[in-house]
Amino acid sequence: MTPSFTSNSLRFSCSLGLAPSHSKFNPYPQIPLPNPNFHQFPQPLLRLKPISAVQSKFLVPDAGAIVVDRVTEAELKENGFRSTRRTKIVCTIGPQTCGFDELEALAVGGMNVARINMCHGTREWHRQVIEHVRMLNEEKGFGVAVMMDTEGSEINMGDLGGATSAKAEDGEIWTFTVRALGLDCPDRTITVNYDGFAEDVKVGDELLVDGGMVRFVVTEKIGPDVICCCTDPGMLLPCANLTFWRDGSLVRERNAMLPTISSKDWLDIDFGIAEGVDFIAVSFVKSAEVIKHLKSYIAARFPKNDIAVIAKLESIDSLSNLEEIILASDGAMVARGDMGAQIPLEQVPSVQENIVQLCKQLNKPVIVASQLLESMVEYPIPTRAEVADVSEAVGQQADALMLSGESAMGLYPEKALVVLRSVSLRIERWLREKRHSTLEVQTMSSSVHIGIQEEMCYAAVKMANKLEADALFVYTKTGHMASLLSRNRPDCPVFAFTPNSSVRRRLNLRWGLIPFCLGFSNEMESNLKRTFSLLKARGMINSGDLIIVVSDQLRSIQVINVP
Ligand SMILES: Nc1ncnc2c1ncn2[C@@H]1O[C@H](COP(=O)(O)OP(=O)(O)O)[C@@H](O)[C@H]1O
Ligand SMILES: C=C(OP(=O)(O)O)C(=O)O
Ligand SMILES: [K+]
Ligand SMILES: [Mg+2]
Repeated sequence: MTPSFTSNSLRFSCSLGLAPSHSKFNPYPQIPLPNPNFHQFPQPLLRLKPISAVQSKFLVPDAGAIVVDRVTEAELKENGFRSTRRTKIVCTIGPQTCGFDELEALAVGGMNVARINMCHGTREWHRQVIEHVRMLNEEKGFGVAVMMDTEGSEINMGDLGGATSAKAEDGEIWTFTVRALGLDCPDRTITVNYDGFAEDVKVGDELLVDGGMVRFVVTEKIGPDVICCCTDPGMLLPCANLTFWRDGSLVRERNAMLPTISSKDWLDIDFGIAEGVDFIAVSFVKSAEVIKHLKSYIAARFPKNDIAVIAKLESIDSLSNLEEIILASDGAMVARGDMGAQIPLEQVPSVQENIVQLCKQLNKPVIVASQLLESMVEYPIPTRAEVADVSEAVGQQADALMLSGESAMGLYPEKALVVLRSVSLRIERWLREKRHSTLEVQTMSSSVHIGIQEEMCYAAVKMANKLEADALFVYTKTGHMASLLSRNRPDCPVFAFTPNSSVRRRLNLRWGLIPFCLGFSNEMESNLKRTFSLLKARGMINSGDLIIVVSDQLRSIQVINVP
């Protein structure tokens, strides 16, 4: 079904009408996809009324206006500066959330970035999701950015000859083969996408499907066929990731040489650039070279398209080059799903902590991803352990948290978002209170690269914390000064004013930043006057509020009470 968008129709009726067959696999086969009885509960903070295209015209910004997303505006009006959530939220969009209404519910619930995963679905499907997000932003005043995530070329099982899943029982003998079998796949036979597979594995190796959801041991090799015995039974899903382990560690034979960006990924990247996505997340990054290559490709082919490149840290090979990779990238993701299939699980928490700290040091935004609320794919409330995991990531002051299956194909996408939002708010407040009661000073060193901008932002944040300022203001063309303020994790929110709407969307991933679109001049006095009057008129600041204004142009830090 193709949605039709007529200029004066209500947008609420639009839906992608995705048939269950579009979902490549469903790890929870007991849950039908998509869920036709979509309910909104608990109540989102804001209840939106449908608006017609006539009304929506008023939401299109004019040259003199200030643009901020409507969720932040409502939060600021209702509860003031301290109520704004500092930790940002990325939601993976899948069959459960691709319709216009469902996407709108996520935007209302605080989604800052919508992620599309090119492992699943067709380009046409992804195009429609991007189109819906754009419509939400342009016509309903949201500010959601789009992240495209590449498939990458790791070892995967084939598509199970069209079956949605297959059950492997304890002690059963299965054959993994590199032969092309198509639809004539005999029973208990799995195709593998990597030609070197049969050569690389050895008798006695363990094969882990999806990081250990199902486990086999290799008992025999016959030419292209690898005969295995199932030791941990479970559900095999189409295209599931496959790793093999020998003597307790991951085997990296020639598969380590598989290209990080496959030819299909390059086509997806061209698609993402053409569609104007804000971020491209590169799966299974192993070195900084691939990031540099992609960044120069984007710069050369599409000089006007300033797309941020996010390195997904999930391959074991990335862990020895972390600093170099992060420095080359515009941000990083702790992709704990595949990481947990490549390194022992008990190492994942310390690797996460290291990456988050390193990203803060290097001033790159960092996303903590995968299984934060995994049980909410099936259940309406999270486990206590999941809440503790989310709290840990919020406590580490990661820039963003990500939902995967919870929002893509789970039964409770909105509730999962509510949990991330409320845990973030609660833990952030608790940490601020704790710091104040112990008079602890934030100990982030000013920077690894000492520079004027770094020092100014460090000093401005220290001052804002000491003076208990209500907000920091920064006027920024590229977003760099704003990012340096965020990097110091101030107690108050940072209002970042930028004339560039794509910079504004990219700043969505930065901790504690509230991005505004606003044209400004070289005259700081008049910029401030205009900003104060625009914000006051919208009820987002009040006379007397204490604001610290950082200006790169004037190299100044001003302390101002709103007149
Ligand atoms: N575009 C899509 N179409 C169908 N299903 C999707 C899509 N995106 C995500 N999903 C479903 O949501 C699950 C979780 O998403 P994600 O974590 O991004 O992928 P993966 O499990 O492949 O790492 C996927 O396994 C898949 O079942
Ligand atoms: C985020 C991840 O990547 P993907 O969902 O694409 O496998 C991950 O592995 O944790
Ligand atoms: K991916
Ligand atoms: Mg992954």
